[in-house]
Amino acid sequence: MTENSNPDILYTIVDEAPELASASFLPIIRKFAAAADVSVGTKDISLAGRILSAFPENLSPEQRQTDDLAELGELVKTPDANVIKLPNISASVPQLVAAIEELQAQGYDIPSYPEEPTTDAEKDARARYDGLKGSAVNPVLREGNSDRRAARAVKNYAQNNPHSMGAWTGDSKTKVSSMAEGDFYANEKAATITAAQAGDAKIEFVGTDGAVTVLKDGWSLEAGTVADATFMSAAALSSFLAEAIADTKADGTMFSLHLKATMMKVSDPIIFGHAVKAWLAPVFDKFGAELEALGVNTNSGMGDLLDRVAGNADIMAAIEAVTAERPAMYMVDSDKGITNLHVPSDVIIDASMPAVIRAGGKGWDAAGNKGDTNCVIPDRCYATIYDETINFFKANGALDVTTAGSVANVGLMAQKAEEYGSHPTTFEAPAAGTIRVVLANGETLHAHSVEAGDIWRACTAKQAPIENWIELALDRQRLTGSEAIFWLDENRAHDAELIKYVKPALEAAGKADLFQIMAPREATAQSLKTITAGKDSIAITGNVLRDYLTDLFPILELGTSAKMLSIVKLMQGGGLFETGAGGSAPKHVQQLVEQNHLRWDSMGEFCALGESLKFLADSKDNAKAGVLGAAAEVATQGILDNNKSPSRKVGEPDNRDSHYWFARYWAEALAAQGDDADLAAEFAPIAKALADGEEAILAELATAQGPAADIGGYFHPSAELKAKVMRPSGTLNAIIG
Ligand SMILES: NC(=O)C1=CN([C@@H]2O[C@H](COP(=O)(O)OP(=O)(O)OC[C@H]3O[C@@H](n4cnc5c(N)ncnc54)[C@H](OP(=O)(O)O)[C@@H]3O)[C@@H](O)[C@H]2O)C=CC1
Ligand SMILES: O=C(O)CCC(=O)C(=O)O
Ligand SMILES: [Mg+2]
Repeated sequence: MTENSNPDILYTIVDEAPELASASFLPIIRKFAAAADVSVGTKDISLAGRILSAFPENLSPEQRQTDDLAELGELVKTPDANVIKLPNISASVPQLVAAIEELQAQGYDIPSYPEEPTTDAEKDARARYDGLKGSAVNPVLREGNSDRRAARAVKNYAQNNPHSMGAWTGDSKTKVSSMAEGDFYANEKAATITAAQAGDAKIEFVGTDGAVTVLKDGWSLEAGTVADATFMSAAALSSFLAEAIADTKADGTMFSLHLKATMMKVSDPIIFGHAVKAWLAPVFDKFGAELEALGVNTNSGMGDLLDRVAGNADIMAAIEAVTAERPAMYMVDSDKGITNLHVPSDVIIDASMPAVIRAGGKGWDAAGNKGDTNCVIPDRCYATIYDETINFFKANGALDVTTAGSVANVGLMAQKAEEYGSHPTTFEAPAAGTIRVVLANGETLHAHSVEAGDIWRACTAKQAPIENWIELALDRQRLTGSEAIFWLDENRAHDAELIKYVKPALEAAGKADLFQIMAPREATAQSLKTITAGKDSIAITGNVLRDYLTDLFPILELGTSAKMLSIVKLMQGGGLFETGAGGSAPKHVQQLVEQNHLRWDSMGEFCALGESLKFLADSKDNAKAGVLGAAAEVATQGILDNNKSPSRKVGEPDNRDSHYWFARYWAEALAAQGDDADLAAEFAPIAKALADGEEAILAELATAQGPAADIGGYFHPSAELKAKVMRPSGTLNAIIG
């Protein structure tokens, strides 16, 4: 599957829609790159690939897979890295279980996911599977900070071809609800580690009897690292959720919960589980013991719960009775009865909140009715950005896409900065007591009194990444002249420590007057005002807001985050080019399987490819790669100018058509350029063949659409079937090879 040579560019093998797109696009990239002596290799970071590589001893030699993620993780720490990274699945437990079952059915003898491991073998399997859960890829590869923005051409296109936007009115009942106390925001403590404090710290739980349990040992804290700790009270969360359900009912709106159970993979599934329990509280009161005996784990969601209780008529009747009493529920898929609380990874806040906001504050209920919704975001650390956005649109009406400016992002994320709730430093308190961070020198850095079930989390941001992030912000501001805002809340412990780095660095650079520092709520209002006036702003944020804002603003401005330029300038000199800012859109696979239409937009891949080739030209002094990259940019422009992005409906041009057009524009640009005569000569006949073949190719692509398509698996499809489905044009294949 994978190659061990040292290719110029590495393209990642991922999952779902982007991987289907690669089956069509990668052969084109390789054909063109080869002509310029640029080699393109692959590394498999798909969920299935990562599962297989975790159990070599269970597999035959032909079935075994190398640990490509670990190899890439090393590569990104070298100046040689040039990686094009497509979005991959960050698996929730239900997704992981489904992937394991699919692989087992394909004949891979891997262990089932042990829900409650007891034997050593089960504990070992569980530990290996836990390492694959959630956002297990991005933090390993992101050895640099994030530069995400809309390329000028993409922004111009959106202004000239505005997507649909729902209307916002002042009487909308849509709102954001958050805890007033007891959340992560309320309890945060932060400090910057001094030289005397540096070294391996420990996280300990001290029971009310004084007994100490080490939760985490050898937690390396370097001098200069901003280290924070906080917790969410389980009792406060439960009463908040009960009130939010009652409040939604009183408002006559829909209940919707928005979390990031994939990235915040320890904390947020627990919060999700509390919501399932709150929603079904009377059922748990009455049937608690039975539900436990059935192995119900609310963190896996209502879908899993319903599967387990399906045979018990009493419990099912109790669930129905509660549902009748509850407010309307925001649905993921009302046709299929999939609720907001079914699977923790179905409603991911960075994509879900912008979708509600873009729709004018609307969601869909179980009956398929559109309506206002109570957006429940328990923790206040970042909920204010959505609250303020909603307030802004209620007061001013929806954003005018044709005139709006753009919010770019410079995000602190290198070396696992601010990986809240996802590290092996997040714990559910085992009992009442204290959780504390004890430094190498014996000093206690942070301590919190907790009750059983409280969710305690710690995280870090290291000095070199913070300084690099400020440099990147200075660069982007200098290159654009835009308004530039550090989204930092001086009243929040973590942000206050970052501000101690930011202020002196800006002053030392003599640029303090060009930057503002504002709390997220104020920064949201200011940025929306700026783009409403047609101007641009740079949001300089930590990791979580990087994630949230690079969906929020693109989805409002461009209709999707798929079209974002997403560059990670690796701190050791290499380049990581992410494709778009969004994910892998599971419903796109479903559409392909049912109707053989793939609406995945590869604009993110097109942009990343151009950047990767230009980077190769500079870093390896490869002039031909530069010519190839410049021509790829012309092709990207051609896709936009000529409206060749995929359509959403079966029977209309899809992802495969857009790849044909990209290849054609790319070949034409290469044939037309005057910088490299050999390349021009090589591509002239290819450009001609692609133009001459247009009618046949488009007809062959169109004929393929309509009937169901078999790709031989969801998480681990067959390479042959995938290629057959994604490359249905014999005429095009003959040219590409
Ligand atoms: N960098 C990464 O590796 C990331 C991975 N993910 C993973 O992706 C999965 C889905 O996450 P979710 O939060 O739903 O976010 P997505 O970004 O996948 O989906 C949100 C919506 O955005 C639209 N969309 C996103 N990308 C494209 C594209 N290239 N072409 C066309 N439409 C696009 C689709 O909306 P519509 O069809 O309505 O137009 C889609 O339903 C999860 O497994 C998650 O872990 C998520 C984010 C980043
Ligand atoms: O790593 C993940 O799970 C998702 C990352 C993401 O959403 C992003 O980087 O925008
Ligand atoms: Mg995101």
